[in-house]
Amino acid sequence: MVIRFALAKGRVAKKAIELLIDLGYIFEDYSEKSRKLIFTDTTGTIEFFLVKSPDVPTYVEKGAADIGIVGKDVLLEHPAQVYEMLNLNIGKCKMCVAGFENHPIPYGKKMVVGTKYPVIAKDYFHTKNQLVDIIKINGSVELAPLIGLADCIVDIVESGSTLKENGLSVLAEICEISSRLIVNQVSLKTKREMIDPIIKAFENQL
Ligand SMILES: Nc1ncnc2c1ncn2[C@@H]1O[C@H](COP(=O)(O)OP(=O)(O)OP(=O)(O)O)[C@@H](O)[C@H]1O
Ligand SMILES: O=P(O)(O)OC[C@H]1O[C@H](OP(=O)(O)OP(=O)(O)O)[C@H](O)[C@@H]1O
Repeated sequence: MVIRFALAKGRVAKKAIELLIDLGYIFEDYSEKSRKLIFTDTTGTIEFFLVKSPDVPTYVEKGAADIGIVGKDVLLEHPAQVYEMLNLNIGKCKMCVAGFENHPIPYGKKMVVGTKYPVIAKDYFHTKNQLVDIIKINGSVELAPLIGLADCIVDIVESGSTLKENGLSVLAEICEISSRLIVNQVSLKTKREMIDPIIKAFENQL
């Protein structure tokens, strides 16, 4: 029986593969430059494939992967019927409202929000009873307030340097973000004897 991992491409996958290697798994055919899609460890018990982060919950929910490693931002933006088993404490950052410091949130008036995370933004401003028009943007979100497209943004902040270099500030923190280990709800029952030790091993690494 093989345990299949779906890993979010980019910084998360890099850290997740390091964690798997630290657990003693060897992936002879893996390299960052490889165009292969599926990598199997030398014992043939673990496979992983790299996917766009928003797709990780889908692969795990549908059972195409038993385990996924993905950012909490993705799980909040793309809710899925999966078990969130571990906070891996990697890929740490914050989901924030950001904009011009002298342009605070006009509570009571409608506000235009630019974001890569419309679900997270809608939920947050709903809890604040703040009327918003949300504009979905897929990258370089900080541009929105700079060119008058939006009053503020909801985006990830890690070091804060992107905001700082563009004259923007954090106006409110929404939540802490880090990578999570998620498991398919059927796999956790049918492949328990293989999945439990893997989760334990990850837990001991933290
Ligand atoms: N500064 C950051 N920007 C975006 N994501 C971050 C950052 N720091 C940590 N993360 C976490 O890393 C995860 C992956 O980020 P993202 O999807 O942007 O991929 P990436 O590593 O930036 O590579 P790429 O953007 O080329 O796909 C995010 O879901 C988030 O949980
Ligand atoms: O606080 P910092 O350390 O500056 O990091 C935050 C930046 O990192 C991400 O951008 P990234 O380039 O990863 O992806 P993007 O394509 O979504 O802009 C995020 O969208 C912010 O722009």
